[in-house]
Amino acid sequence: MSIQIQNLNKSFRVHVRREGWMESLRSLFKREYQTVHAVKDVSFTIDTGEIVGFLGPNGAGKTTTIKMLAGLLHPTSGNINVSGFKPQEQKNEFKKIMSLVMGQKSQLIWDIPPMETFLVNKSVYEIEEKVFRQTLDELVELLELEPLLGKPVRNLSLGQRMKCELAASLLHRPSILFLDEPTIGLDVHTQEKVRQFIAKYNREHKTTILLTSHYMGDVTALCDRVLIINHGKLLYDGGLQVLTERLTPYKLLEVRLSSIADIAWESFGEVVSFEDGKLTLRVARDRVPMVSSELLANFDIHDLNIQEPPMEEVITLAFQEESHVS
Ligand SMILES: Nc1ncnc2c1ncn2[C@@H]1O[C@H](COP(=O)(O)OP(=O)(O)OP(=O)(O)O)[C@@H](O)[C@H]1O
Repeated sequence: MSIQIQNLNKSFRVHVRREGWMESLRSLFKREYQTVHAVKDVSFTIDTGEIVGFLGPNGAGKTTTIKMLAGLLHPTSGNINVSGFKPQEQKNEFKKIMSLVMGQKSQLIWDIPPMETFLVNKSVYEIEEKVFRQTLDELVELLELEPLLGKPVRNLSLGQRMKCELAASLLHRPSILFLDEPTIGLDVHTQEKVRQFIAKYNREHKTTILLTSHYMGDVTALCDRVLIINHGKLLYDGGLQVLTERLTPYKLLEVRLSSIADIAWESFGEVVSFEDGKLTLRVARDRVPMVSSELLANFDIHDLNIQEPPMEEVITLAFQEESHVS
């Protein structure tokens, strides 16, 4: 087992700010505080080499949990074990086996080329010359970094910066990787490239990865297992497929018709849309095989596609449940 969290809690004491000058004046003399319970009694384990998606709406507690796992925040209570280390002790050996990539924060130095940051990391992490060259060559090839290495970071696009960011975080070959929104703001093509890279890197190096993302595409492409958190509480820990099946008892049937006929499609399922010869039906999961074969047998069908409902819908339903589903 690579990561183990038991009954983890994190609270922040925050200053309450009130509107109006009278209230501001009063707060100068008597400060009011409130406690924000960002993470509440969270427990989970992650095995070596697993990629787990960590999902939840804004302010759910994902980044706070990841920061505790990376040793940047001390838990209020509970236990964390990452590869045998207590992250909050911030031991050098611990820093050498893990990496944290935050899509919203950069470790690259703005005015100098990424290669300079890579060299800084080489000395910070005490990476041997031979290992450094080997790893760098591998990352440069996988992420297509060659043309970027000598350009000042400020001249790179967001996607190019994120690729360099990933390389900088992986030079010391961490066995544990925390990825907090690694594809945020990237265009669809670059998102796809970064996803492919993460999948390949995980396959080849058996790196344990905990990933947060607002893009369902990242999660469906990379994670078989997801954790869902809301208001600091873990609501779900299990398979992505199981979650989809349990919470959305229907599938979407996309049918492309060769000729448009005036048929009462409602008898097959709920009509979601019907545009330019493409019919989308919402059909109960257990009726999908029967409805599909009836449609194929009775109509002139060009193409038939069976789709899972969008993950956003599944997650929204999970949040409404507010309880452990697994
Ligand atoms: N340093 C802090 N001081 C006070 N409150 C904080 C601090 N950091 C986080 N919080 C609060 O803790 C809660 C959880 O925040 P967190 O950043 O972990 O959420 P998140 O799930 O990562 O959200 P997002 O998807 O928006 O990044 C929020 O209510 C947030 O305002």
